[in-house]
Amino acid sequence: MQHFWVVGTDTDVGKTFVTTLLMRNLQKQGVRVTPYKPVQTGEVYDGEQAYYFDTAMYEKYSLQLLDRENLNGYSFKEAASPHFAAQLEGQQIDTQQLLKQMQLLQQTWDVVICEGAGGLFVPLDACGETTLLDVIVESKLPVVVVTRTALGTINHTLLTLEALTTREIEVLGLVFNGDMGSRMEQDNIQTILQYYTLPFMTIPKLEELSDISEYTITGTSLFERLIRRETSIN
Ligand SMILES: Nc1ncnc2c1ncn2[C@@H]1O[C@H](COP(=O)(O)OP(=O)(O)OP(=O)(O)O)[C@@H](O)[C@H]1O
Ligand SMILES: C[C@H](N)[C@H](N)CCCCCC(=O)O
Ligand SMILES: [Mg+2]
Repeated sequence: MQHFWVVGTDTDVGKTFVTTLLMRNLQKQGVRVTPYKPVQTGEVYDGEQAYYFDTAMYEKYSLQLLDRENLNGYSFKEAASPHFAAQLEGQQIDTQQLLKQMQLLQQTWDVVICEGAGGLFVPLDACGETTLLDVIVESKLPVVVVTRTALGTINHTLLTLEALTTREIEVLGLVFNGDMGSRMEQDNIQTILQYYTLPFMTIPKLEELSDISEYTITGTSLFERLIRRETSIN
């Protein structure tokens, strides 16, 4: 079971950034990796073409040829919660279909990295029956949690970890993303780790998004754990 989710404490914490970084760095180790975004919302229009940030990032920075048709389950134009963005287009999200697509990908790739949408309790339907967390539980896959280093992260991270652990979802580790190098951020990280002793890595705020191409993750307890799982299975 080497496939995993990248989930976040909120939207915009850097799940896509981290998914892309982990994909590239695992690919560099010779592992065949595909990302997968079950539901993305918020079409971007750059004056020439319309695209979605998450899947565009995967394709732009992948070192391996990805299967565009199977990078994503649903894309909705409105930059909103999936339940509302789907409702605006008169659609419903079929979670069984998403799980089926994930399973098929798992049969053909060494590692499938599934990226959440927003935080764990984001609703996938308008009647409040299914959240992203329910799909994660059903998938039986472990998770990597992406969180901010900035003020507010202690509470958001501990709430997220409590929601995961009470549902017995395996947490592979934490990614503290966007570090600006302050003493408070360092303390935020240490404080969270006091509550949950987990493998982790800290990623600085990069000046340019394109710096992701040169960023190599080595020597972090989280990446070592991901690699160990990979090599012990193959
Ligand atoms: N470490 C970083 N350095 C520089 N820019 C970053 C970093 N992490 C994230 N960003 C930028 O911050 C923005 C939000 O990140 P990202 O899109 O990865 O968030 P997300 O958690 O995937 O959001 P969503 O819930 O929409 O999927 C993006 O423009 C991304 O490129
Ligand atoms: C549009 C955004 N970037 C994400 N794709 C969706 C975030 C949903 C958040 C819902 C919420 O928690 O209120
Ligand atoms: Mg994203």
